[in-house]
Amino acid sequence: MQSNSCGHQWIIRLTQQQSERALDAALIDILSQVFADNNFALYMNKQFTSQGHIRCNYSGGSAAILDDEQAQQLVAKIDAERMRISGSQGQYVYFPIYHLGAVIGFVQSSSDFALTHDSPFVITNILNIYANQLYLLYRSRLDPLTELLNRQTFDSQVMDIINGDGFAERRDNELERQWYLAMFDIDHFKRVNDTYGHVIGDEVIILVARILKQSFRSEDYVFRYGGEEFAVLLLCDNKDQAMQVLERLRATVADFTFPQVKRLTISTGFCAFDNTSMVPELVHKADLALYNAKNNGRNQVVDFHSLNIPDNTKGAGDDDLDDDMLELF
Ligand SMILES: Nc1nc2c(ncn2[C@@H]2O[C@H](COP(=O)(O)OP(=O)(O)OP(=O)(O)O)[C@@H](O)[C@H]2O)c(=O)[nH]1
Repeated sequence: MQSNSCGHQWIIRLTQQQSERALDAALIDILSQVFADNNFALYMNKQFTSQGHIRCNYSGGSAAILDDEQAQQLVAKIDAERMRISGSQGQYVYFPIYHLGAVIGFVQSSSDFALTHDSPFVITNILNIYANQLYLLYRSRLDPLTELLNRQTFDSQVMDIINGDGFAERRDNELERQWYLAMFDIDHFKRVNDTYGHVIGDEVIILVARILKQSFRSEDYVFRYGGEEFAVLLLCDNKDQAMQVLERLRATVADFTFPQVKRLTISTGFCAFDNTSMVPELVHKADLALYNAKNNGRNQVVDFHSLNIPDNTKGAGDDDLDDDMLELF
């Protein structure tokens, strides 16, 4: 604490981080220096919304792990009492993390670290900067119109899942579950723009995005992939369950009354992740299934594996694919 008493070096380091993982690693390293041990835990709601859950993102040494409910209760207490530092509770001290005036997380530390006069001030600063940088990174991953994850985030998220990192939050029984990629496209969307104009077209995209967000769990990833095309990475027990979820979504959109436009439908194609496919192959498979749904009358869900195409399908643009499968829309 002496040579960096106001923590400016740490602040510079935090604001340089360009990925959530690197930012977390930097914070944990910095807090280890401040506390002079790693007996602390970090709890955060990384969704920055009231629907998001407070989760334990790091727990080192002998730090106790609170369950989600205990963590949530603690946040409510900190929020209600407007405490900057909540004081010791048993053998722990809690440092709240604020964003835009709301508590979105906290650091729990053992109370026996050497708390100097400046430490609370420095720790509060570090946590504020961390929350701001995390929020900037979070916003940079969102599509501005729909607030779904954007196209730029898609490849890295799929790679994380392929590399196994995306399984970090799995539940106990999740070993049997598998990831699926679904691609969605609003049917005859050009007609919406041509008939009602682009403002109404944008409103339709926002409403479809909202239905998508509400239709999947927080552990799934929902993207705006392009103009009126969306992608979802979802965890399911098997492909029948994936089909069921996607079919329910299709029906929800078909039953929804859109202002002015009234009725609209979506077409969906999906495929399962496997051990050999990389991002282009997965997208290509889900796209082929989507094209098939469009070719066969739209407003339907098609599983790539039901198409009888060899599973070693190469990326888009390959010469040896059946020309019928490559019709563009
Ligand atoms: N309003 C609005 N329109 C968009 C946006 N992005 C793409 N579009 C429009 O979406 C339309 C997509 O049309 P097409 O790809 O021809 O397909 P479609 O009319 O949906 O027909 P099918 O896909 O064959 O069912 C085009 O008119 C694009 O201009 C957007 O952000 N806002």
